[in-house]
Amino acid sequence: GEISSQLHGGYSHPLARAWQAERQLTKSMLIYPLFISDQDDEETLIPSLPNQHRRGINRLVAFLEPLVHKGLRSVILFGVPLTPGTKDQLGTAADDPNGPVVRSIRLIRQRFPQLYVVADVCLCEYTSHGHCGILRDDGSLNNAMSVDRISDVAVAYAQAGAHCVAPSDMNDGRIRAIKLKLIEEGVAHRVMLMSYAAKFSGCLYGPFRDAAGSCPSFGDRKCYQLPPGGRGLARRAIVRDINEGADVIMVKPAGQYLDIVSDAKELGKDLPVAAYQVSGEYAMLHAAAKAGVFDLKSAVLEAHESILRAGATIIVTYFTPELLDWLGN
Ligand SMILES: NCC[C@H](CC(=O)O)[C@@H](CN)CCC(=O)O
Ligand SMILES: [Zn+2]
Repeated sequence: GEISSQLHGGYSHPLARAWQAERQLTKSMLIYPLFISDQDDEETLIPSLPNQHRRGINRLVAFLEPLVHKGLRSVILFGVPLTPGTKDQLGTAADDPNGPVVRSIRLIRQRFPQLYVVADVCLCEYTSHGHCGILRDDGSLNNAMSVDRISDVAVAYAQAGAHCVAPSDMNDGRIRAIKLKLIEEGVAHRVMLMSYAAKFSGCLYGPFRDAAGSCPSFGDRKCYQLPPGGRGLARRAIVRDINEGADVIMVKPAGQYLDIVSDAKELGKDLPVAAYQVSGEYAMLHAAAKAGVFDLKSAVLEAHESILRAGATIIVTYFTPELLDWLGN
């Protein structure tokens, strides 16, 4: 008679259980977010983001050295201009050659040649209104001006030496504009374009906004980040960004959006898919472990394995330092 009902033998041993997974979490899959302050000697703990700090450029090497030694492969940089009067309507400071991001790209490339440097590209940390673009008089995003400005910033980071630019703005058409400018500037051959293609509006970015000072001064991001219920919109944005020249498709947040991660893998089966475990997810795991809900390490590994199971091979995660200790390989 039928014996296929017996499955236990296929996963009774730890190695057999590992073999059941399509993808195994490795250090090379991890991208570690860094908050780079324009106060060169700053090192400030971010209260809402346990164990994470805002650091000035003079603190970077000492902080990164042990992590690189433990196998850190990639970082993603977020500039945090604290100097009063830096922010304006156009986010002029975003591509300031003396700004924190351009300077830290150069420093990291020079000091840690083995590190893969991703530069997040957005204006919200540099605009006085805190939105991810340039606004019309009515407070909505001026798409043409925003896309032109965002693509200029992306090129500036690429020219400073970033291996990858990752526009997190969610303006329509920025992927095509960035790719075209990278080509025009003659750097497209050495710069990966990682699109935050499916990035959802919601309540999970609070700790990041505390750290980066990037809260919108009015309104919210609901007219440019995707509505949480918009699975079809996300699929359309993913297909659009693939066609506009994205080299990687990112989904953000991760944990509550694993269906979108699997959609991204289905629609972009020939591209790597990235997922960003955002600040709110990170803080929740810490808070729950502190409240005694579960062991932190077990919960973190399970959350990351689930992101892999959904189809991601790149994970942006604030748990990178711990994972470098926990992962053998
Ligand atoms: N450019 C948007 C930044 C956005 C947060 C926001 O919407 O304000 C993310 C950074 N790419 C937040 C990331 C996080 O919460 O960890
Ligand atoms: Zn932004």
